[in-house]
Amino acid sequence: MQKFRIGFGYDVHQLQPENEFWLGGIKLDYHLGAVGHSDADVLIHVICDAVLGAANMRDIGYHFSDQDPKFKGIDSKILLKEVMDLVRKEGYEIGNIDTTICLQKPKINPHIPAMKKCLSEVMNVAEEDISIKATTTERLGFVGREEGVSAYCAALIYKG
Ligand SMILES: Nc1ccn([C@@H]2O[C@H](COP(=O)(O)O)[C@@H](O)[C@H]2O)c(=O)n1
Ligand SMILES: C[C@@]1(CO)OP(=O)(O)OP(=O)(O)OC[C@H]1O
Repeated sequence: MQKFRIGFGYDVHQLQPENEFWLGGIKLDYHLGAVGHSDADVLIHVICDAVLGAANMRDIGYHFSDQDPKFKGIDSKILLKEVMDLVRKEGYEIGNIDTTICLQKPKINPHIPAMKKCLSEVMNVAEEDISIKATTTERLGFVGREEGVSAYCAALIYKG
């Protein structure tokens, strides 16, 4: 019998001017960008956490410490690729992932096809198994004030 496991990820990054805004593996053209030790791609970070959590393999900061200069400014796609290698070594494959980005501006919908294509290539998972959604927080809270971006991810993994 196939064994299914679920995982969940949540992450926040601050938004500041003069930072690049990487999201879902692509660079957005916006006057604010995300702050982090890595490239601060919050969507990729929650996917890493959900997939690792589903496999009960700790979290992104456990595997790639934000105290380690090796990861300073790192492209989060490299971390996601490594996470996929780690869980595949344990015999897991992705069923599907479902994500939500919480961002007041800019609109994400036009960028979702490019993000899905990119993540599909990095993860080696079919685009139809990668869902990306976005919501504002109706100008409420840190997201609403454009002080930060957050994201959530649910992941289903299985052993064949
Ligand atoms: N950064 C965002 C936020 C939202 N969207 C899309 O707009 C829809 C309406 O947003 P609400 O916060 O008012 O619910 C939402 O369902 C998304 O389709 C977006 O593209 N980018
Ligand atoms: C990705 C890492 C490592 O560079 O750093 P950040 O970009 O700061 O991201 P965060 O989600 O706060 O923590 C995870 C860290 O491992």
